[in-house]
Parts: sequence; C-alpha cells; structure tokens
Amino acid sequence: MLWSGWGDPARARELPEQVRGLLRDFLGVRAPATPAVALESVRLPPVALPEPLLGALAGVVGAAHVLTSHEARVRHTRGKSTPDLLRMRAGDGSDAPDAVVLPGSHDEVAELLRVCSAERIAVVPFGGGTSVVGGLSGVAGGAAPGGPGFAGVIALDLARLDRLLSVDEESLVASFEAGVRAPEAERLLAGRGLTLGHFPQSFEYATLGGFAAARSSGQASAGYGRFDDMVMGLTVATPSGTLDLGRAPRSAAGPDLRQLMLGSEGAFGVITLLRLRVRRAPVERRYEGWRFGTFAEGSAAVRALAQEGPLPTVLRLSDETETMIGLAKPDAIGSGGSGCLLIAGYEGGSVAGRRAEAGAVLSRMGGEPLGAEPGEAWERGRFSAPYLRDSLLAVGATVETLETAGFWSNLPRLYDAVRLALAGSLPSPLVMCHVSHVYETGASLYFTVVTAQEGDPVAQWDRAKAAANAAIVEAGGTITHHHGVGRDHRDACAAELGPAGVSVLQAVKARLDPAGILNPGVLVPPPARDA
Ligand SMILES: Cc1cc2nc3c(=O)[nH]c(=O)nc-3n(C[C@H](O)[C@H](O)[C@H](O)COP(=O)(O)OP(=O)(O)OC[C@H]3O[C@@H](n4cnc5c(N)ncnc54)[C@H](O)[C@@H]3O)c2cc1C
Repeated sequence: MLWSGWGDPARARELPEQVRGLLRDFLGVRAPATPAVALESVRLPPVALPEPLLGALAGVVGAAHVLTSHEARVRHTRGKSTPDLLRMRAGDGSDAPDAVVLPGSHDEVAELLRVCSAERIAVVPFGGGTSVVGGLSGVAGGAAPGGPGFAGVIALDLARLDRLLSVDEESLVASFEAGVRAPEAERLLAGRGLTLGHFPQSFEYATLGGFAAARSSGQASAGYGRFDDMVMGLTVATPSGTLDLGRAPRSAAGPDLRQLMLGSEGAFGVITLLRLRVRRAPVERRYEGWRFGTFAEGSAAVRALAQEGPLPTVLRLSDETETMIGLAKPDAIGSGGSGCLLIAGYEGGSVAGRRAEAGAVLSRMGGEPLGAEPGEAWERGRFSAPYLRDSLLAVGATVETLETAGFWSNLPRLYDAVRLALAGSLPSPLVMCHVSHVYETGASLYFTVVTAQEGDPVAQWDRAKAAANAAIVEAGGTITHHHGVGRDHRDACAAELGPAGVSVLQAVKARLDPAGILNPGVLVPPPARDA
C-alpha cells in the first residue's frame, strides 16, 4: 500500500485530459502541483515508550514483532481519508504510534491487553488501515502519546492473524482469523467453490476484522447483505476477558451481544476470530446499464425493486451530476451521458429469470435499457476510483466522500440538505451522489465532492464536513451508513444516540476496558468529568 495515498504504487494514474480541463474550467483548480514529501522526510515524534515497556511487549510477541522503525511507524499513522492523506503528503506524522506490535494468536492479543492495561499503554487495533473516519487516530485528540494519560501508544497490527481456520460446508459457515485481507479470504474460499460476496471499494486492502469493527457494506450488498449480516460469531479479546459470541444463526438468549461488538471500532476489544456466513460462488454473472430521466425517477425504480423484488446483486443509481461526469465508470471518466445511470448486476443462480423480472420492473418505472457495456465498464473500474483521488490531490483538487442513510420518504430532503451544505461551504464544488445500498424501507446516499483547494486544504475540508454533518443530523439521516464513527463522527453519533445512549456506550467501555486503553477518543465520548 502506498504510504501517502491509495493502493499499489504501480497503478498510480495520470489524469485524463478531459478531467484536467473540467478541473480548470469548471472548478477553477489552479493550485500548483504538490508532490508528497519523501517517506524519510515525514516528521515523527520521538518514541515515547521506554525500553523496559518495549521489552515487556516483546516478551509477549517476540522482539521481531515489535517495530519502531521510521517506516513502520509512518505506515501505521492514521487511515486513508482525504485529510489523512493531505497530512501525510505534507509530512505531518505527529500522531504516529510509538511502536507497531504484531501478535500471532488470540492468546497473545489477550496478554498484550493485560500488559498495556497494567502499564497504561494506549492500543489502536490496526487491520488494513483503510479507515476514513479517523478510526486509527484514537489518541491524537485525547491524551497525547507520551503525555500524562498514557506511557505511549501502539498500533496493534493483526496482519499475522491471517488464517482460514475451518469451513462448515453443510452450514455454509467459515471461520477466519481477523487479520485476513478480503482478496485472500476470497482466494481461500474460491478453492472450495465458495464466496463471501463482500466487495467494498477498499476490497484490495481491508481485513475481515476491520469490516466487522466498522460495520462495512460492499458494492454487492443488495445480493449478499452488509458485512454485519454475514457475521454468525465473533471471538473478542478484551482487557476484562474473552467474549466468544454466536453459537446459532439467531437466538433468543437475551440481547445479541454480537451486535455490541459489530461497529465497536476497537474501543471495546480486539476481534481475533470471525465465523462468517458464506455462499456458493456464482457460476454466472451479468452486469448491465439502464438510464432514467431523473434521480427521482431512478430512485422510485430502485425502491420498487427493493420492495417488490427481485433485487439484483449489485444495484447502483448515479444522480445527474455523477452520470454526466461518468464516475460510475472511473476507467472512462468524461464519457458520461445525460439523465441518471443505473447499474444492475446479477450473480448466482437464475440470472436470466431474475434479470427478466427486474428488467420488467425497471421498464415499467420508465427505465431505458443500455445493454451490457455500461455494466461491464463499471465492473472493470469498480476498484479504480481511489487511485484517481491521489491524482486529483496531486494537482491541487480536494476529493472526498461522505455517506448517510434514511427512510425512502426522507431521502429527497436528505439529498438536498447535504448538497446545499457542501455548496455553501466550498468554492463551486462538484457534488455527485449515488444510491448503492438499498433496503425495503430506505437506502444510503453516497456523496463524492471535488473542489479547488484554497488555503489550508485540511481546514477547508473540515469546515465543509462539519456543515454536511450538521445538515445530515438536521435532516434526520444517520451520520454514517457504513464508514463508521471513528473520531470524525463521534460528536454527531453522540447527538444521534442521545445522552442515555452515550451513557450505555460509556458503561460498556468502562466494564470491558477499565483502564481506557483501547482506541481512546474513538467512538465513545469520554465521560463528562474527563472531557
Ligand atoms: C478508498 C476507500 C474505499 C472504501 N470503500 C468502502 C466501502 O465501499 N464500503 C465500506 O464499508 N467501507 C469502505 N471504506 C472504509 C474502510 O475500508 C472500512 O471501514 C473497512 O471496514 C476498514 O477495514 P480495515 O481492515 O482497513 O480496518 P482499519 O481501517 O484498520 O480499522 C477500522 C477501525 O476498526 C478497528 N479495528 C480494525 N481491526 C480490528 C479488529 N480486529 N478488532 C477490533 N477493532 C478493529 C480500528 O481500530 C479502526 O477503528 C473505504 C475506505 C477507503 C480508503
């Protein structure tokens, strides 16, 4: 993974000329190109953890698995939001961990949490490092590393927990260690004719534990469900002991504590093992495009599919702006058309039958079939957009995404409110939106924003993001559908849960993590006396 950007450095892309023209002519992007500093030039604070404590950590995992090198620390600093990348590109590594620690088993994780609780070392669980909500910057705004609160901070990297442990082919349940990356999980399952079906845009790098910890949702959620739908069981190491949850698909044995761990973002414990529902790998796939006159018409068609069926496996509706730019097909930016593009993908059994039935609904709702080409172009480019972000940052344009969800009756209001907030807080931004996670009762809205950088681009985006957050709260949407809370959404999440809800989170944290070492500052607001 590129330390200052996204993905495989060999896949870095030049901006197509159409995009450069659009940036100049419509957005006024004029800032000089700003290349990232060299990795060696990133400024890091000195390692705060004293030798005896580093030795205690090495005593648990072995000295070879405690890293304090400049490169290891840089590579575990923050996640991959646009502000994270802007700060890294500028050489700001101010909230780097003191050390990166790589446990090799559940027991080592449990023992590390014991040592860190006793020695007051903050622990930031680190999966693929793709958080876009400040989920890996826990300590930054709380007690500063090395400050009075903590002796230091470690990134607890789960990369060595990388095994498929077992597959129950009768129940279609596979047990994985939490550090398995998504492509490796698919590769291991493919050998048995199975798939997980979880394909977020961060697929190439994110881990199974990270998906559970952040309640991820993938591009094929219409067919395979969200990641939290797939989690049948979890093993979680906490400073107060191990939780081993989920021995049946559903249960009436009290509240479902699995749900308490899903979305807990490393603040309650470290997920070390997951039992996941898997499916038979699809033998057939077919992706295609449809055009609708307006976003409202397309949304009505998507709602009809969600409520009446049959749901395609992939369902994505771009609004007019995203369709015009062609962002649904990142490999073919600038080739968009008018109206609104809908991508429908069918995988698995009875593709022809489901396609015909869904097609009848889409036609009845005013859709015009565009054939296979737009669907295949989307499929080719489905993981490309993050590479484009790096190219845009390099020429002085900020690009970032944000997302929410709401009930169908409230979606138009939510859509208008977020667009208005972004338009009012940025210089002539390009605001694009799509719907790609749908339910009988509502859907998510996913916004992509491109704007010319003015002044400090991090502060510029922070202002816009605050305005968008306020608009989401005011318009009755949820602060996040699948990116999670981290530090960036913590206050808005608290507003959504209310004081009683926040006190429940605080009580759970106090019970499971009495020393408060786990991802401090992420998800759970500190109790009032500490604030
Ligand atoms: C370009 C890009 C595209 C993205 N697209 C999508 C998308 O389509 N859908 C989507 O849902 N998300 C998306 N994301 C967000 C991100 O990929 C998800 O939140 C993902 O679930 C994070 O997984 P990870 O393994 O990288 O976790 P990390 O980023 O390493 O961690 C995420 C959070 O979970 C905690 N954590 C990680 N592992 C564990 C564990 N084993 N136990 C306890 N806590 C843990 C961390 O401390 C952190 O708070 C995208 C991000 C990027 C940068």
